Amino acid sequence: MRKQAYDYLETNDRQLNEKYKLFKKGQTVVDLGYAPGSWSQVAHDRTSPNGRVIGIDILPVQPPKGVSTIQGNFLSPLVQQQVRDYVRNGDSGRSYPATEKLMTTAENEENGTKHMTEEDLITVEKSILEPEMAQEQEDKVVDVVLSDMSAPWDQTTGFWKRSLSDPYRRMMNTSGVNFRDHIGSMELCEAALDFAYETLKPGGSFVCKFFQGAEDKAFEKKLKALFAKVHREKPESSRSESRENFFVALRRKDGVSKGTVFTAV
Ligand SMILES: C[S@@+](CC[C@H](N)C(=O)[O-])C[C@H]1O[C@@H](n2cnc3c(N)ncnc32)[C@H](O)[C@@H]1O
Repeated sequence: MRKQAYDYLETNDRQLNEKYKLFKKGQTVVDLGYAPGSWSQVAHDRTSPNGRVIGIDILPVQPPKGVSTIQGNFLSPLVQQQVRDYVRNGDSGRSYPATEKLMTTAENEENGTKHMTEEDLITVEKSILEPEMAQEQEDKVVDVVLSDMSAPWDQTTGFWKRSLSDPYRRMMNTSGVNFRDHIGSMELCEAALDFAYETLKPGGSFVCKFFQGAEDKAFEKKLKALFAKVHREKPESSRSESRENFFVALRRKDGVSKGTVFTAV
């Protein structure tokens, strides 16, 4: 049973990768809900050498060799910020270029010594917007965001083991209530897309698992606003009666505002 489940996970990722050629050497990949680590393992193999794979999971699990991990609930904004800081490769605070020119012009204006010309206003606007835009560009360091997150089983047995290497049986939880599974999976997809919006390079890819239902069309529209190509996939290895599906979104567009993506209808 356990071996079958591992095969299932591994083949999902291999099939998607073979079809869409998701990974290239040297890329940075973020794997949301990485445990026990089959996708991360494939991503690591395909992006080596010089690639970076960062896995996030709510469970404490020993990651595959060469994969960096952060343990936490990805629905928490604090955890999301921690992951963003980590992928940007330095968790020191943001540094904005000095805006001395702006201060001087504005102060002068206040003292009545100088009226702002249109040119001054453009300079002021640039001094505010350019650092923000530059920072946004700097944050976009990720080539592929994967999300296979689905709620883990509550642990009811096995506490005595204190084992990081045997977490598997908690990982394929569905409640059996389709609507509940669907809504839970869409919430995780939204969090993953928000993260992808902030961190994916133009041209980057996004893969996320979801359980089919009423809300998935609205989510697909958001993906279409941000990516040039969006596919729905049910890998052959996924059981046919299961409502589990994947979105594969390719080629992140440049210059699309967050409002455009998240209000797309
Ligand atoms: C189906 S498993 C992932 C399997 C993995 N892709 C692999 O190839 O080995 C789903 C994982 O999502 C994780 N998960 C679910 N909700 C999460 C959340 N809110 N934050 C972080 N991880 C979460 C679970 O703990 C579980 O390990």
